[in-house]
Amino acid sequence: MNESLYPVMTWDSYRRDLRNFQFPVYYAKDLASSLHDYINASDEYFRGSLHMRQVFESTILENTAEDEPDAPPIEVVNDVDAEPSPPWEFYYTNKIWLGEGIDPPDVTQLVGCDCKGKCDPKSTTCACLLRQKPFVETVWAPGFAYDHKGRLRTPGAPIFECNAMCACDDDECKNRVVQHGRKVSVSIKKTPKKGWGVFATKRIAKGSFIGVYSGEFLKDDVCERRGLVYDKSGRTYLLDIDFYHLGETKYVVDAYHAGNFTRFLNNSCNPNCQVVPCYINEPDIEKPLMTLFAKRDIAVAEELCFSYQGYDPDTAEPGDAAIMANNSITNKCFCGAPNCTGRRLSRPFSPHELTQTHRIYVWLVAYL
Ligand SMILES: C[S@@+](CC[C@H](N)C(=O)[O-])C[C@H]1O[C@@H](n2cnc3c(N)ncnc32)[C@H](O)[C@@H]1O
Repeated sequence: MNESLYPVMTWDSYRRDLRNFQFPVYYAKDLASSLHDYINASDEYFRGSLHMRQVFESTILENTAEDEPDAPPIEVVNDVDAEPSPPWEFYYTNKIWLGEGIDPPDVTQLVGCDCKGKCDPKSTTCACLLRQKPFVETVWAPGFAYDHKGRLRTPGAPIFECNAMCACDDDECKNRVVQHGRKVSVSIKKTPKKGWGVFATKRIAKGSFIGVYSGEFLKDDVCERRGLVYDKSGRTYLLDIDFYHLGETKYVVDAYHAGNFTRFLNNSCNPNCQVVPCYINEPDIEKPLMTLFAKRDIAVAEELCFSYQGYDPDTAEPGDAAIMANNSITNKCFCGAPNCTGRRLSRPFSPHELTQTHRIYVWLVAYL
């Protein structure tokens, strides 16, 4: 072969090219609202017609066709009243939309592995495994956050998936779960006392990936102002990015104006889902994706819920009840769990209000 005529493309040169490639970035200012505006400006008869349910379901399919092509369709169900669908107040999306002053991921800082085929959980050189290691090694057997079936085996620890700079095979590598999208079957269904909720339409195994809590990615101070407005309306979709491996809360995901089915997950004092930070193409440790995973096996028709308290109620201490009691913004909780206190925080609880001793306690209990 004449190499001067046919330049050889190596993985290194391809990776260099990738670093110059402009990854798609979505800005909150570009969120589409024309469909909602049209529907909301229509008369009550049109808005209340059952056909609007099909329009809602079709919108979900259309807006997610690219990022979850194989996901089971989401059905909208209402056996409680005549409302055909949840309110047309948000753009259905699995993506993260950057708010004002939020920089896109700096992919020049993204470290990828050089593994061939599927990454080996026993590898001593895989860069992604090395990133995962400090969060895993003291509690679990070494390896990735997922088992061979793609189920989370390290609840509580951040997940570091293989990314766009990795040489491993996208289809074969077992360290790519969140990026392959939703596989679980769920419906969005009206509840008698909590508004709309999310229900399993097929059994969901413990550790299964449920979905990314998508929406607007905002600075915390912007959300303080939004939170006051939402608290007055009695409904909030703000989720603090607030984990033990991070410092002060800097960012919040707001699913009010943009989001997917995960924005309908209600609070429970005995939750079957949990929020886990996950890193894919974002090198900044302060900016994980907020992902939801099943905490235990979930039966057909069971409601999917997580704890808005921001900590696992299994690990709660008496001091937490005091924080709840002292917090002026609490609302009634209708989760119906046997351990329900009857109250829930209207905004997600900030673990930074916990004492240092309590934090260590929470770490220990979560990891043992
Ligand atoms: C993230 S949204 C969940 C979806 C919401 N049910 C809806 O219809 O859009 C959070 C809001 O749901 C309601 N909610 C969630 N969990 C609840 C619970 N356990 N008891 C009562 N209301 C709840 C509250 O209005 C809360 O502000």
